Amino acid sequence: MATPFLTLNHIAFHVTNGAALLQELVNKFQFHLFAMRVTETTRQFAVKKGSAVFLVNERPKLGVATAQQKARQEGRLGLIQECTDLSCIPFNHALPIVCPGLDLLYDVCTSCSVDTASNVSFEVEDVGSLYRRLYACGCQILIPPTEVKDDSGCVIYCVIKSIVGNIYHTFIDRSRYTGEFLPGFQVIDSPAMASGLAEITHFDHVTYACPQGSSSQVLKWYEKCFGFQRFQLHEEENAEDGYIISGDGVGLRLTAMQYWTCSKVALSLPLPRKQSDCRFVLAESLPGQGRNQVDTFLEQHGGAGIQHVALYTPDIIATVRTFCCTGVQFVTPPPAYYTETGKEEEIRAAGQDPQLLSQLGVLLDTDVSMKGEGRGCQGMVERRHLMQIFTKPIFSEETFFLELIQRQGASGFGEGNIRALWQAVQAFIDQKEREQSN
Ligand SMILES: O=C(O)C(=O)Cc1ccc(O)cc1
Ligand SMILES: [Fe+2]
Repeated sequence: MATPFLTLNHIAFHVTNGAALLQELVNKFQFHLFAMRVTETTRQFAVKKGSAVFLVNERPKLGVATAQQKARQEGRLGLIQECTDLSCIPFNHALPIVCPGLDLLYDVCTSCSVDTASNVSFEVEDVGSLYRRLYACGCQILIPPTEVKDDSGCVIYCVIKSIVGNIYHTFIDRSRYTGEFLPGFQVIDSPAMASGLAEITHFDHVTYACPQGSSSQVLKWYEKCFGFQRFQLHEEENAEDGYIISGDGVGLRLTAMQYWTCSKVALSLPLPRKQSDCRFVLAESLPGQGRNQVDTFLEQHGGAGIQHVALYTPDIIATVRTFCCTGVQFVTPPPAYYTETGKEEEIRAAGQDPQLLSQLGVLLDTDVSMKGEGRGCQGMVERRHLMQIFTKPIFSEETFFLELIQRQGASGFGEGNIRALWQAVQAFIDQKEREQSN
């Protein structure tokens, strides 16, 4: 079966207080509220910055949800229709529909009780054929192809459950839709806020926190269902084990995968990164390495899920400076990171100021490789850089956080940064746990 082309559309949150998260994204991270949908039972807010779109879904209030179901039964919610023109789709099998939206559009209500980022939504060319592929793969389909219309046209979407914790995927064909976002949403005409000095262009990667030993199964599932491919994060990574970073309090196994976009067909590989090419990173802890943030996530989140989303910025220094003023809180890297032998020179060689990076807590890694003729002595040394910083957790649990990342040639991750990021998050969690036990 042909591999489907995917384009990231948005990443959705499910939270109890949608207005609070909306405020955080708009006021602190300077996202722009551009579309919303408010009904008796639920509120959905769409915010964007560059091509990065978050959808904030507020959990429907239960009392009202019953009224909603009644309205649906009485046919007063005529907006949503199951498709009838996709005649070849087997609609008649028993579908395990988990409360079909309770009026949430493009998503399902999950049983997850903590605030969570749980849906990565893609645009596809043909929902019907993808649905048939997923059905054949034995995927759990939560909403079969469904049509939604408004004055600007119509879309068809379906929602499936992944095999990772509470992660769902919505697939949308919006080729017959001319509106800003999706049917059913009211577009908000407020002038786009000047992004100022905090420019975000796209989602760089999404990292899943996975149980120990599950990554290879997850990778296989994404390969089988959507034609994802393994992506090597580091040259030392081995095909079976993934990229392992251990010692000094770190115990992490990373495996990365990427999906197939139209740009991969039009251009020859290896590719220049397109803004929509977001990668997926599977993170699991290693046994016997002590307390760690991946397992803390699994405990506090109630299972596997999206641990962080990395926002790409073309100028991380300016963005962090701006975000510090708007009140974004970042974790602090171990001070020794900046005083390690050679770090200062490395930072200078990348054209950055070591003192500034240390003040802001931005990490810089360098990937050195040989370029040119057969990697022989005529080859030139090529240095590619990567700068990163993690925020503190966004919700009240030690679960989801955001990352800012700027790449200068480097496409994977560097070990030095991962260690420092891990230690920074761990120091924050350990401190918080000490405070709570006092
Ligand atoms: O370095 C990155 O951006 C990663 O995404 C790798 C990673 C994954 C999980 C962690 O708890 C810490 C680092
Ligand atoms: Fe990351």
